[in-house]
Amino acid sequence: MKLVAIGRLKSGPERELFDRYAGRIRPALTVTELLPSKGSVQEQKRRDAGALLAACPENAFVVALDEGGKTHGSLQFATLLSRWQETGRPLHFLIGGAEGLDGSVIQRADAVISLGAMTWPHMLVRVMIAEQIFRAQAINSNHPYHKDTRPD
Ligand SMILES: C[S@@+](CC[C@H](N)C(=O)[O-])C[C@H]1O[C@@H](n2cnc3c(N)ncnc32)[C@H](O)[C@@H]1O
Repeated sequence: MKLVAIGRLKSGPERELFDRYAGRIRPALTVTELLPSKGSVQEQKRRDAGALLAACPENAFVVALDEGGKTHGSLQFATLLSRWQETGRPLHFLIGGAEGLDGSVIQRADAVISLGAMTWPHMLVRVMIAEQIFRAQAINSNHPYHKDTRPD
């Protein structure tokens, strides 16, 4: 499983949190960091998109993270994650840069997911998706990390 993101996650609290969750994910969540591109907003988006898509093999199952994507509860995400893994295709989660994801990435993506309608900085998005992947795996293996105690 791979996370492909524009920008670097420097050492600090976000990095520590990301490493904590990513280290619990099986198979390992590897990270490819891409340099943010320069130019006008449209150029940056287009160049970032080229770099993000070039980092994904043709057979990758691409999951784009975007505010405009679908929101899922953690149980639903757990079901989706196991379905995506069952495809046997290498799973790639893509996170955009400062200007967001270009339409070409959204079009290529096999799924577009949102972590809510608010815009989060890329370093928090990395932490949140790593935690949700770990939580999804805990749900799928009946590990007590996830406690579903809300009333029906
Ligand atoms: C700082 S945000 C970019 C914001 C940009 N202005 C836009 O309109 O998309 C950087 C990246 O974090 C991810 N991101 C931020 N908020 C998100 C959310 N609520 N759900 C899913 N991904 C999000 C997206 O991949 C986005 O491209």
